[in-house]
Amino acid sequence: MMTTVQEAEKLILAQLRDYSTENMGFEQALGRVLAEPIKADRDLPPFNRVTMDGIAINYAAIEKGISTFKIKATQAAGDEPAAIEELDECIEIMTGAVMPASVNTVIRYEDVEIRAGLASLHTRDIKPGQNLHLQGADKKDGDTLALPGQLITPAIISLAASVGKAHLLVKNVPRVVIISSGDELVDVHQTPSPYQIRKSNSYTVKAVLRLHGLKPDIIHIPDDPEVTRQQIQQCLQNYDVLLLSGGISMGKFDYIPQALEDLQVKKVFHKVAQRPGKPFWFGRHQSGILVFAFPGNPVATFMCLHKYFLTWLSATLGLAEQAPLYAVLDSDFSFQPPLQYFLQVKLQSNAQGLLMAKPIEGNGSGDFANLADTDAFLELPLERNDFRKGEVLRVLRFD
Ligand SMILES: Nc1nc2c(c(=O)[nH]1)N[C@H]1C(S)=C(S)[C@@H](COP(=O)(O)OP(=O)(O)OC[C@H]3O[C@@H](n4cnc5c(N)ncnc54)[C@H](O)[C@@H]3O)O[C@H]1N2
Ligand code: MOO
Repeated sequence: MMTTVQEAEKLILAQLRDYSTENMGFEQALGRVLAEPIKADRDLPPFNRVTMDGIAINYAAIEKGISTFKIKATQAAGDEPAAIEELDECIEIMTGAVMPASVNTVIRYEDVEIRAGLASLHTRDIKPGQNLHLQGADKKDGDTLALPGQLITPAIISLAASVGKAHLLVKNVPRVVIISSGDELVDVHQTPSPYQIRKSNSYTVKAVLRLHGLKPDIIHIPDDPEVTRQQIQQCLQNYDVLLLSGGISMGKFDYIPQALEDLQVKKVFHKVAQRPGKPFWFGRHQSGILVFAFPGNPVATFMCLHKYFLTWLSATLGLAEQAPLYAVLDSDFSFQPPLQYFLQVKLQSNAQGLLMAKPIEGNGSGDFANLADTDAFLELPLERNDFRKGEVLRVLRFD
């Protein structure tokens, strides 16, 4: 019996690793996983903050029917607070300024006319304490703003900046090498012969990994058993994870499985009941190094990378688990082989707020152009062959 998708996922998740932590400049930490809490170093906001440009008055003046105020001072954001002495005085005040103790209400410029040092009100609709963002309303000094295991998004960068954390402790990421193979492949800047193609998978994988904070290296191995063995041996000395693309099916020049076996990389499984990506091979070296050997067809590599490697990476880094995503199949679809099919779909939210998945199948797992026309795989369970319009199915998003 071939390994199922669920078994494969389980076997991979039984191989989580701990790559420790590192301290880095907070700006560089975007996309990494936080390994310490971020706490407020003062109340947020740290003082009663004015939220509109205008004049600040004491509300008691409104209760007394005063509607014209002498401008006593002008206070910008960042200035020390000014003060009034009489109820018929006001302070011209700017957004972001500290609210002075002698006033409590801000009236925006739009509701005031200012002439010859006097501010006259245009409105009666004034509430005590309006246009103020009170000290500590958002968070109190010492409150936790972000937790270990959170992805460092732009919002987390903003929090780090606001509490003066120029460095953040983040989870270390594995050192990854992407290995492509095959004499039919030439590099991007080269011109392929009529029988060759340019290698693209390595760059696809690298681009996806970079989005997740990894800085993988790329190497290419020619179809030669001895060179294959030597190169993989070197990789086993220098990296935590080897991501291979190609050279693992039944081809006469697929030397990789043998080389891995010779180098004591133990197979955990080979072949998964799925399409694309059936020849997927996964193994581990006794040192703990993991080898994800993805089938070379571009869509197979792409799907396996998202389904298996990124799932493993998130779990290894302790990233809080994401709720599964579902979508509605928008036309009938049949798939006969006894494999779990990862159907390429275009997702679109409809007017009822449902996420609809439109199949755009493409021409099999060699059709990488189709990936640009789609944004997810819909996971069609192994047990069934016929799927109906309106069914809700799990989605593996890659856009
Ligand atoms: N007799 C059998 N043949 C094949 C089987 C099988 O079960 N029995 N499985 C098929 C499936 S499914 C796939 S997927 C492929 C996987 O083969 P490999 O992992 O050995 O990959 P290659 O043969 O090296 O390459 C397949 C295909 O992809 C192109 N390729 C490879 N690397 C890259 C790259 N870096 N960038 C762009 N394109 C790449 C390569 O040129 C081939 O066209 O095996 C089937 N055969
Ligand atoms: O994995 Mo293969 O991708 O079915 O062509």
